[in-house]
Amino acid sequence: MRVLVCDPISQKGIDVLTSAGDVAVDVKLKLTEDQIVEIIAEYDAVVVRSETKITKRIIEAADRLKAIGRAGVGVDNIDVEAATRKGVVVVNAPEGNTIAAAELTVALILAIARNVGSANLSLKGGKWDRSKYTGIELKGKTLGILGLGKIGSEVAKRARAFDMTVIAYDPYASVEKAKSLGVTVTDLETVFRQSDFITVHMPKTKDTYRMISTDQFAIMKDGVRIVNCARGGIIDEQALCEAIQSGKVAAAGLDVFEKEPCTDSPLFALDQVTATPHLGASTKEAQVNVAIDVAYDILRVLRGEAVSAAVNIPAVKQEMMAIFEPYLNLVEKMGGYLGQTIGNRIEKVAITFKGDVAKYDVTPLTTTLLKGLLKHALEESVNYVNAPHVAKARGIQVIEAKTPDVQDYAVQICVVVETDQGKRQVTGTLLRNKPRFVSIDGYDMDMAPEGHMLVVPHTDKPRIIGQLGTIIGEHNVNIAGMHLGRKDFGGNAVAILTIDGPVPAVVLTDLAKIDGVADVKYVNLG
Ligand SMILES: NC(=O)c1ccc[n+]([C@@H]2O[C@H](COP(=O)([O-])OP(=O)(O)OC[C@H]3O[C@@H](n4cnc5c(N)ncnc54)[C@H](O)[C@@H]3O)[C@@H](O)[C@H]2O)c1
Ligand SMILES: O=C(O)[C@H](O)COP(=O)(O)O
Repeated sequence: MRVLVCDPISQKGIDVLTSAGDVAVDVKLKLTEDQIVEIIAEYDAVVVRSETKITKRIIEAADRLKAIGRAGVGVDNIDVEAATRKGVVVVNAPEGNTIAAAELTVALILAIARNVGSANLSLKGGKWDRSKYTGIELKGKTLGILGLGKIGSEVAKRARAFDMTVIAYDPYASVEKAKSLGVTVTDLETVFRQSDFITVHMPKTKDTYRMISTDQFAIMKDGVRIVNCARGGIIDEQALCEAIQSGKVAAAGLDVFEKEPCTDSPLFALDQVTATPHLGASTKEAQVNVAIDVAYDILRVLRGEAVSAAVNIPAVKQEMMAIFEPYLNLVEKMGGYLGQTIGNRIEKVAITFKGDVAKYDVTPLTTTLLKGLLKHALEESVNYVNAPHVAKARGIQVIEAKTPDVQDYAVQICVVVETDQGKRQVTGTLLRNKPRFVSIDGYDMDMAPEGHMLVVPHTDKPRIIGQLGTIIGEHNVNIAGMHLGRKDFGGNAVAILTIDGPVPAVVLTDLAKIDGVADVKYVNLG
């Protein structure tokens, strides 16, 4: 077996690989994409950090590649979709650098509170300037954390030790877990409005890309201080520059940049910016942790064993795949539907498997359902293997029940999700091995869950359905099918429309204006 290491990792990780006996390691740093394409066909595994990009072109040229290892958390430099399509397992090391990143975050918070970076430069430039660098204390200030995951939680603990009030926005954080950390979970706008310091700890996804820009800076406190040790691009760099120049933002601590390496940025000309070259994970301890973790998982993949931190593999034995595939498809859609319509903090997920399916080990189904449910907030890291672990870490209680008894169908899978806003439910079955939803939030249904859908809860009264059709038609969107559910005449009802493509946000806004329509959600089940 041959493993190519493209970014500098700890020798301890390389030792783990070579001590396996049948593994040879080549360390080749700073290769271009072309150079990797040329040699990748000779390797069974490749290991990177954040510098080297493993692109679709590289993966397509990788004829015997079985594993891509990321000695760290973020896999945004790896084309995971291309790897999955090619059957290459992507593994990462999600926990080994948590403390390192949290500690650098605290270092930057302190540095920008006390002007450490600029005072250091000034003194080394020959000036003894004390009054210019008067700072502020952390005690009594409010820290707003965006993304209360592993690193966000560790930052919260440390901020509490500085007597800061800590508030956080994270649609998937458990209120209970946050409470135990002394953190108040709130909405995004409140974090923007109330914080003296804001620190970012979520993955870069299409939802988080540039989620802090001009409009968000405008509602923040004057003199707010901003830290980003997560991913460049979550904060709009141009808007940040302007907010600092206008005095709205007093200071920023930045470890990550939209384009890396980044050695030239208008931000670097500002005294108020303290910047580090993506050093969050760069401690001796973290580098040993992540290199060892990823090396063991690479070996497991090469030996065909279960891995502990896979990003893209289903945890179902090959021989069970034919039986499980239709069920996996069904639960993925049930999770995806709930994940896209709930939008509230999840406290509990109860899944009941009824009928034939109950005779199997349903763990992969529960895992797949959780993946479908959670992946919309945690795109970067939730997968078939780690979904239960992710749910547990967020304090989400998962209850699995099985019974051979069924009522109307040979197989029924019923999911009830409890959030801080109440309960939501979906029941599904298979019809000719294809998924069907037979009940949603207590409404009887019979629908094939696929493609693009609009979910419109409303009051059961005349003219609503007509108006829905008119507005959707006016936006030139074709309705392919409609399913209606109601409990009582004149009471609550739901309309689920399948449509031929995605809809612009304005359609949802216009539909929500119809008298009697409660809320409208767009769902894409692929
Ligand atoms: N600077 C560095 O060297 C360094 C080191 C380690 C990790 N990181 C980065 O830090 C980030 C966090 O890592 P982690 O290990 O804590 O990950 P994590 O998965 O444990 O936590 C991420 C959190 O973000 C939340 N989240 C997702 N989408 C959100 C949204 N739209 N709004 C608010 N919250 C949202 C999730 O619910 C989750 O709790 C990642 O981007 C990772 O790549 C950077
Ligand atoms: O996602 C991560 O783990 C960090 O961004 C660290 O990246 P690095 O391994 O390149 O330091």
